[in-house]
Amino acid sequence: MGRALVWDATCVDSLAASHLPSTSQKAAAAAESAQMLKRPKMFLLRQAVSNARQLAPSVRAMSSKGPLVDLTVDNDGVAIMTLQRPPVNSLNLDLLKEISKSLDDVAKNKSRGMILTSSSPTVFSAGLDIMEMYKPDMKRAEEFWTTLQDVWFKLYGSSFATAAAINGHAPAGGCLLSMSCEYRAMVGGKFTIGLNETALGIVAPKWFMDTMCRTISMRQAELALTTAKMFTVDEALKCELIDEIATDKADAINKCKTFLKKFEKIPPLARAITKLKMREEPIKNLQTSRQADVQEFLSFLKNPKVQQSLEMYIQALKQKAAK
Ligand SMILES: CCCC/C=C/CC(=O)SCCNC(=O)CCNC(=O)[C@H](O)C(C)(C)COP(=O)(O)OP(=O)(O)OC[C@H]1O[C@@H](n2cnc3c(N)ncnc32)[C@H](O)[C@@H]1OP(=O)(O)O
Repeated sequence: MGRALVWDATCVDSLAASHLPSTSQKAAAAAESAQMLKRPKMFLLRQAVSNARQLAPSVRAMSSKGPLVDLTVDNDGVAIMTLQRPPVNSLNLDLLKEISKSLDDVAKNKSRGMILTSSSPTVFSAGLDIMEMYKPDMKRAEEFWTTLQDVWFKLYGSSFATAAAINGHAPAGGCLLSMSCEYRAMVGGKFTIGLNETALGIVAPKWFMDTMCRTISMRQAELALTTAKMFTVDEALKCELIDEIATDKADAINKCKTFLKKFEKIPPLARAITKLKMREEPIKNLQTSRQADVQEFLSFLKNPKVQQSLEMYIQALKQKAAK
């Protein structure tokens, strides 16, 4: 007897009334949306397979371990994803690609949850690598932005539970990564966190803004976005941009683990579907406007005023670093 080759297929009617607004804007939008809805089910199936395999608990490296991202699973089955692109974990195309692949690995490896952190003792992530935006090759810039969108879809819309152990500064894209997780523990001290794009003369995309508006109040987000506010750790706690203050990185990771433990008694499918339903709107918004968002980014980069602002910002950073 042969074995079934197709065991769970979904056919979407891309001309259905509910799909028409998205499919008329973007090819395969209906399939993407169906895939999103199917993730929780796949997550549960993977977990069942994982339990059946009864993997010996031990600290082990996953296959995707690469130089820019370190991915390990601890004894409790929690994946720890460590960004390690010195000096400041600025998100260039290579790092984004590795984060994207590592997120796929976490999903495949049925971890209990994932904690995002950094190997730097002072910087969680300096955000997007400004050199990817300054006088860029447009083809690369397009791939860069598409990969950033992918990372956000995979992190913000992950079926697995996520937390960020923020062990240093987290400006702009660094703040976005942490806000895309479900919980944030930040190491106290002189570090800052926030979306400071306007200070660079650039505008945070709508999905960055949406992510912030779903983390802190709309009022606080509007003030923070327009004034390029970088929150101190105490301020971030007060407005709930972070959930807890930690004494050091180990404490931040422990606090994240305690958060992830809350899900031990919650049926995983119910948790995952609830999370995805809560996050559905901004995800759908970017899915339907994905191409337009890429074009907007590219036209920003073509704007001489934006290039001038970036040049001045790079010079200021270099002068500061040289002191
Ligand atoms: C057009 C629409 C797109 C809108 C979206 C944008 C989202 C973004 O993420 S934009 C990026 C915004 N990021 C920042 O403004 C952060 C800038 N960096 C800092 O504020 C500081 O570097 C830091 C607080 C993160 C760390 O300070 P620290 O004193 O430890 O390190 P530095 O001496 O400042 O930097 C060391 C080294 O790294 C370079 N660098 C810093 N940040 C970036 C970056 N984002 N991209 C590229 N390179 C960066 C800095 O110039 C230094 O380089 P040199 O050693 O070569 O001088």
